[in-house]
Amino acid sequence: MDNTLPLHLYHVNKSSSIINRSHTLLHSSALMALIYYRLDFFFQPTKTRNISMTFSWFLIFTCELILSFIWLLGQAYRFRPISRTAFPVRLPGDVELPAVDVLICTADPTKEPTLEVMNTVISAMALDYPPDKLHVYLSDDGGCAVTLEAMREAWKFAKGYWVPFCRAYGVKIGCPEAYFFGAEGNNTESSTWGITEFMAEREKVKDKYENFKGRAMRISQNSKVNRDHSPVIEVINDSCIGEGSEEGKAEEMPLLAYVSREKRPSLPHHFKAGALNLRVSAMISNSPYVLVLDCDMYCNDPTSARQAMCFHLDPKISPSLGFVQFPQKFYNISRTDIYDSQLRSVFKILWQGMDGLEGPCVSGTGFYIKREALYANPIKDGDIMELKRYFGPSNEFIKSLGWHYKHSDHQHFSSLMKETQFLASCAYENQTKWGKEVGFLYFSVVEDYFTGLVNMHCKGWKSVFCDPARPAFLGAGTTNLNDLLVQSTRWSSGLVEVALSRFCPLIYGPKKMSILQTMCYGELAFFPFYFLPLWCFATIPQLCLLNGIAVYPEVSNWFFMVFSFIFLSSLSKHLQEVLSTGGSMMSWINEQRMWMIKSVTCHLYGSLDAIMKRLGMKEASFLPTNKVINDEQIRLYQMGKFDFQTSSTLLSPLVILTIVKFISFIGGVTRAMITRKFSEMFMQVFLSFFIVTMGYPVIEGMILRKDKGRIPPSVIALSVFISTIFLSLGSLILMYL
Ligand SMILES: O=c1ccn([C@@H]2O[C@H](COP(=O)(O)OP(=O)(O)O[C@H]3O[C@H](CO)[C@@H](O)[C@H](O)[C@H]3O)[C@@H](O)[C@H]2O)c(=O)[nH]1
Ligand SMILES: [Mn+2]
Repeated sequence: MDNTLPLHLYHVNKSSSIINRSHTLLHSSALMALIYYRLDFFFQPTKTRNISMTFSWFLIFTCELILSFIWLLGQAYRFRPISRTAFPVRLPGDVELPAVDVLICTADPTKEPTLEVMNTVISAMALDYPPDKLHVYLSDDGGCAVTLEAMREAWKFAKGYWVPFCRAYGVKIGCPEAYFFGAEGNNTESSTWGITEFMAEREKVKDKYENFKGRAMRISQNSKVNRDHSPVIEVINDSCIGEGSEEGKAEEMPLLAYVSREKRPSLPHHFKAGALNLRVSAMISNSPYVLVLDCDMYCNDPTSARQAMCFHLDPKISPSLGFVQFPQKFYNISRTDIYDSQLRSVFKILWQGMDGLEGPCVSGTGFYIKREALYANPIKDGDIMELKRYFGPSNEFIKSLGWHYKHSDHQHFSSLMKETQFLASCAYENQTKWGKEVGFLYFSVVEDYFTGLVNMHCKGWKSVFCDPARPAFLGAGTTNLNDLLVQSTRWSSGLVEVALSRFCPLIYGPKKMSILQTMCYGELAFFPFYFLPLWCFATIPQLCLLNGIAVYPEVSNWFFMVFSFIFLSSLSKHLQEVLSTGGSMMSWINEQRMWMIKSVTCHLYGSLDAIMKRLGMKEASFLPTNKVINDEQIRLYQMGKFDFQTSSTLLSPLVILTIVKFISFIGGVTRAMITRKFSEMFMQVFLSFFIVTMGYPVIEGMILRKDKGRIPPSVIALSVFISTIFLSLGSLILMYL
């Protein structure tokens, strides 16, 4: 290797940052004008306005301020976006690479099909990394014997066929299911091999995969979650599956271990953050770097570990580098992507932007994190009692904190395995700092965001975002409305939990991070509060329209231009971002629509959930996202049709607001015609029209569709009832105020 060549480079996206900064400047000037216009109204003599008008203006102005505030926080992402390239070929030889532990989480075989989990496990074993330095752990929060059973089968298949095949032919997709049955499968291996030899081998491995698949499916038929059990930890190797059962090649393999921590229904287990137990892996392999993967995110590029090491091994950035984050990418996104399941903005705009500051947030899966960074600070020469206060009573674990710790002989190893039982017990963490300062933090259900904030960036660790052309990991995106809304509600709840706590980034962050980084974290914590302005803009101007109260300047007023500019400028900035990151006009509309839909549903319920938790009226919960495929739902999704089969709680806000807008649009236009106040009412009419158009799928689902995915008549009836009450009560109040 030539030592003079850098392991990685970055590039500041100059044109984007110029466009972004100019836009920020222009748009904020317009916002200032808007604020001036509103304030001016409140200082006018009271004769020109009545109470109901003042009240409506006040509500709308408050919401405009909230919206502008969140927008302003978001400008930090746009300040200095960068992109990076890594050069794994320039890494030192294999002997110098540090070891990596891969932690894969699964929680519920009824929602996370065992075969899919095994594919992820197998793909991690097929990573292109020295096998003696790679250790794969599956954390089974479901505590299912069948998962362990399936893992033994996976080990046999991986060791006997799959891993040797990948190594011999340079197969890139580590996931056998995707390789044999996915879209890309057939043409990724090196062509230096005789084609016939390769084809023969491929057929053989495919055959073996089908056998394995059959066995795994059979095994997992009667899987049942067990929430009351002692810890089960097993290192899987030939001795535990009986030798000579299968022919196949004997190759050196990465370590594979099954970990199911103790669970008791009466004791809190802190969901995924609790499942990502670093202690067991410290006893067995104790690698200095840890890759975290969700069970549905398989390795799509075997070189990801080497790419990550290009950053971790660069002496210039390594001392302060906490983790390398890869984007979440999905293999099941349709061409139209009606629900914006790919979270384009997060992984194409926001994380690039944070990368140019102190680095992106921890994003749940696909990151290579430094073990030491998760261990808080007292490590170096703390006294033993102090260390126990942090890390718990295990002497063996505390010994492992000294780096280069390795189990030596066989006997020692078996006593360590006993120690892992103790380390995986519920009681172990009592009176310690696990989850509070050490490891993945328990405070919020968005453990990733919170750990990134408190344990990484606020402690001075930096991160980098590595987004190579070939996706390093691919997962199953949520592609039906119900799962998507449930998932977003959980995220909103977790984020608001942080926003309302003493860890609120805007209070906790400024002394510990740069102001721009603080703004980014703040934007994420506060964006669920979009529900306030969006609910308000979807009801108040409409109610006022129906009652002939103008809340926006009339067409001839100079400030009409200001409002129009703000509206157009924010839409066109979003359009520019969508188009410049490979999206289309359609994606732009979809994203706008999903933003509105999520704001009035998930963000509302998530925020309420967080507030109730705060007041002690509710306990935290984490419903794992469903990963089981339903053919009917997939068909609707592929056709780009909304699937409204979800709870009426999530659905009715959409229907109510649509009806409210529809009635006020008709009523308001009629009224404006009669009273000839069209110019004053123009913006309100336009706003209703715009929102109704954006919400077209809802109207279609209410009136035109007959299939299973339509909006059920019961929800429509309920919504008609509620919107009528809202409009009549609202009108009464406005009339008599
Ligand atoms: O009690 C639990 C609950 C979940 N999980 C695992 O956590 C992972 C993520 O759960 P999932 O249901 O897939 O949630 P998503 O909403 O898809 O996850 C996103 O959001 C989470 C935070 O809300 C992050 O942890 C994830 O990495 C991120 O992909 C899965 O592998 C689960 O098996 C557990 O191990 N224990
Ligand atoms: Mn997931």
